[in-house]
Parts: sequence; C-alpha cells; structure tokens
Amino acid sequence: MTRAHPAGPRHADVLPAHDVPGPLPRTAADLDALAEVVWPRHAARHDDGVVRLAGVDVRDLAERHGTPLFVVDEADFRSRCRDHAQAYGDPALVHYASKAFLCTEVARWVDDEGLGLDVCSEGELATALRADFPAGRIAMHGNNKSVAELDAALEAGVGKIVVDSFAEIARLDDLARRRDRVADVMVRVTVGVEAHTHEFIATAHEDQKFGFSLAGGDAAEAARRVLKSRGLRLVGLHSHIGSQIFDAGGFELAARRVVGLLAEIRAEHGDLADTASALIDLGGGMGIAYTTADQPRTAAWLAGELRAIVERECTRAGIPVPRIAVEPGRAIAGPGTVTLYTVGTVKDVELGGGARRRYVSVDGGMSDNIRTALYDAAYDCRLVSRSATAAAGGSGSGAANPGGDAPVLCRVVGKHCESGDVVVRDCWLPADLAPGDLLAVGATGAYCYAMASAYNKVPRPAVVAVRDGADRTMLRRETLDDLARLEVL
Ligand SMILES: Cc1ncc(COP(=O)(O)O)c(C=O)c1O
Ligand SMILES: N[C@@H](CCCC[NH3+])C(=O)O
Repeated sequence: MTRAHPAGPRHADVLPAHDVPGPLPRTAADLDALAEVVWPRHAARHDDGVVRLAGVDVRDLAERHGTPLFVVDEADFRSRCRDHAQAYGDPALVHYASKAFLCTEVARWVDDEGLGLDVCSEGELATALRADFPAGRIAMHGNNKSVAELDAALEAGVGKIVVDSFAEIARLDDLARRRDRVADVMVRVTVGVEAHTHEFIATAHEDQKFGFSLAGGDAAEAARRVLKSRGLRLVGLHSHIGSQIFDAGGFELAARRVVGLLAEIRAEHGDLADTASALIDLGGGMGIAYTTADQPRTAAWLAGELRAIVERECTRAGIPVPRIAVEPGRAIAGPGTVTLYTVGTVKDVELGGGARRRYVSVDGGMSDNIRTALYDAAYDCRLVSRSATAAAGGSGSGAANPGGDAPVLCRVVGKHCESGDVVVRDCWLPADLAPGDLLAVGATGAYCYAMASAYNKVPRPAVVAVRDGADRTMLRRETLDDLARLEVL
C-alpha cells in the first residue's frame, strides 16, 4: 500500500519495471532470500533450498492441506502480542483488533497472552465468546451497531462499548437502563488528522463516517450526553486515525488533540469527568512491511513516543496522565502468516516495442487476497519449494526463458474471471519457474482471510497453524457442499 490510488497508469507496462518495491535482485540467489522484516519470525530456507515454516516443510503442508493455504506461525503471532504488551506496560491495554483475522483458536491465543480484544460485529463477538474470551476484556466498535448487537454486547458484559453517534448514545442508554445496568463507554473522536495512508483506510479526517468531530464540537457534546445519561459511564476517549501508517506524526497529533479534549471535559465537568480521563485509546493502524521498501517502527518505539507526548500535554494542561491503550490488528496478525500457492501456468505476453510481461497464474487470487485489487497493495513473493538456483524438475513452463538464471519480473495472478485479479503486481521470480512450483506470498495474516470471498464459487482456503515442527488445521478448506449450504431448494 505504498502507491496512491487510483493514480492514472498503475505501473510502467514495460519490462523491466523501475517502480518495483524492494531492491533489484542481481542473481538467482537473491531470489532465495527471505527478508526478516517481511517474513514470519520462524520461516527459514534450509540447505536443500526448501522453506520451512516453524520447522514444517512447505511441500508437506501443500500435500497435507492443499493450496492455496494460509499458514500461521503461531509463535510469531504470540510474540507480537507480547511485544505490544511490554511496550504499553500491561497486556490488557492492548486490544487485538480481531477484524484483521479471527477464529476461535486465535481468540484463545490472544486470551492466553492476556490482551484485550476489539470486536466490531455480533459475529466477531460470538467468535470471541465461543473461545470463552473474558467479556470484560472486550471492546465493541462500529459506526452502525444494531440494537441486537448492542444488546448482545450488554448481555455478554463486554468491558467497553465505543459509541459512534448521538443516536447510538440514546439507544445504548435506553438498553442499559432496561437491564438496570450502567455500561462503560468510550467516545470515538474524529481528530481531523490526515493520515498518510491509502485514502480507503484513513479514518480521522473530517469527511468520513466514523466518530464525533472534535473540531465541530460534536465530540464534546457526545461526552456531555454520556455524562448526563443514567445508563452510561464515560471511561475514556478513543481515536483511530487509519491503517498501515508508518509516520508517527499522525498518532502524535491525534494524542495531542485527544488530551486537549480531555482537558476541556475536565474543565467543564469537574469531578464527574474523573473516570472519563482515566484512559485514552489511540486505536490501531501501525504499519508493517509487505516488502523491504516498508520500514515499520517497533511497538516499543511508538509506545515511548506516545507516552512522552501524552505526559507532556497533560502536564501542560494540568490534568492527570491517563493510561494509553491501543488496538493493533495488522501489526500482530500480519507478518506471521504466508499464503502458499501452486503455480498453474506461466505465460509471456508481448506488450509491444519488444517488451513482454510474464504472467504466473496460481490456484487462488482475489478471493483469498482482495488487497491488491482494492488498495493496490504490494507484496513479496518467493519460490519456496526449491531454491531459485536449482533447476525446475517439473513439466516445463512453456514460457521462453529470456536470460538463463536471470530473475524475471513477473505478475502473479489468480484464477478468477477478472483481469484485476492480481495477487502480486510485480515481483522477481526465477526464469525457470514452472507449473507445480510452490510460491509463498508474505505478510498475508491481516485482512486477507478476513476479507476472503467465494467469488466464482472458488472455496475459501484452509488456515493452518504451525509451531515447533507441527501443523494443525484451524479453519478447514471450504468444500463445494459448503458453498451450497445456504441454498433453499
Ligand atoms: C477502530 C479500529 N481499531 C483498530 C483497527 C486495527 O487497525 P490495524 O489493523 O491497522 O492495526 C481498526 C482498523 O483499521 C479500527 O477501525
Ligand atoms: N482492510 C484494510 C484495513 C482496514 C482496517 C479496518 N478499519 C486492509 O486490508 O488494509
């Protein structure tokens, strides 16, 4: 997600491209490298040239589970939970944003690690509860929660509900009082920050659907209404500026503005505002490396910066320093997962002027990863079933080999009836790539399975967890029967 969208011609339509993320591979051996910043913490290419994920051979994974296949490095996921817990000083102040990827097993990992959980629908809440996730550590989001969702949250006893509209404040107050309850809520504040990310996933500029505007006074009014209501208790303020953000400036500005609002609320409401000023949640959005061109900061670094700003601003405003909570999704789930695909066809296409593009078709596509089509996202893709320096033993690519061992710029595409069905727009792959080879696309743990579809009636892939040399299925592959299960005949 490094390029603007939509921005005229997406890419030079000639080879070699000059706009391809990451350094140019000079040799076939460069193609074997798995950059630490992109690939799971327990991914390694062994001397035989084959990649193991947490000690499990990718060929065995493909044989046992089929492809496409999401492979989650469990220890990677858990270690990123711990990194954040340590950075913010208390695991319960880190709410994993379950929209990035959730299944019962993952909810259990998050619970084991002591983190909180952010859910934004009844379905995410139900999955968490199925895992016996402690409701008190769940926060519920959503700009249009239904009455049923609000009531389900109250029934479950979720720790916090993040209110997003005046209508919702009234609705929730009513629902809570009917249950003779007082619900803890946070007010979602639109802080007016233009986050440097793709426009579809920036959420704190004024012109969008989430939250209460700080500048327009709605956020202060929301706090006023919550403080007045008998069924609600204001326990903090919330801001989420967007997703896949590298520049700390946006978070810092958001923190400063939220503290400013806290100070206003305290000035207006005095002691009444004590609980309100105990917590600020600065949301998720921390960027990860999809390619080596991305340079993410560590959780510890960002936490330190945010703490310093909040402390400084609170001291200046003369108010107590609140605890800082965050809601990372991508930064926890993203880097530890890869998608394995089997190469089906390799085709060279003439572009005119002597240029050609190599299309590598794999057995999945936009149904398991819509992010390339939706956000023009960039990914790193590697041959993993053998070394790039070992000759292909398969049936032959059928494509001309323009330069012996020289890396070839390829476009990895899916099997859907859609020309925008691109998995990786540009990546370098060995010239002798052949049908049957296994490719892995890195950093697919967030918002790939979660946004998967069964377009063209292509069943959703399985998701397996790998750990200490063993693998186990967390979500089985969808079957043709599954695809028919909603039909009423
Ligand atoms: C309210 C809220 N919190 C947290 C997140 C998680 O974001 P990310 O996965 O970028 O960390 C999102 C998604 O953008 C969100 O909308
Ligand atoms: N789904 C988006 C991010 C939006 C996150 C939810 N608010 C992505 O894949 O990057």
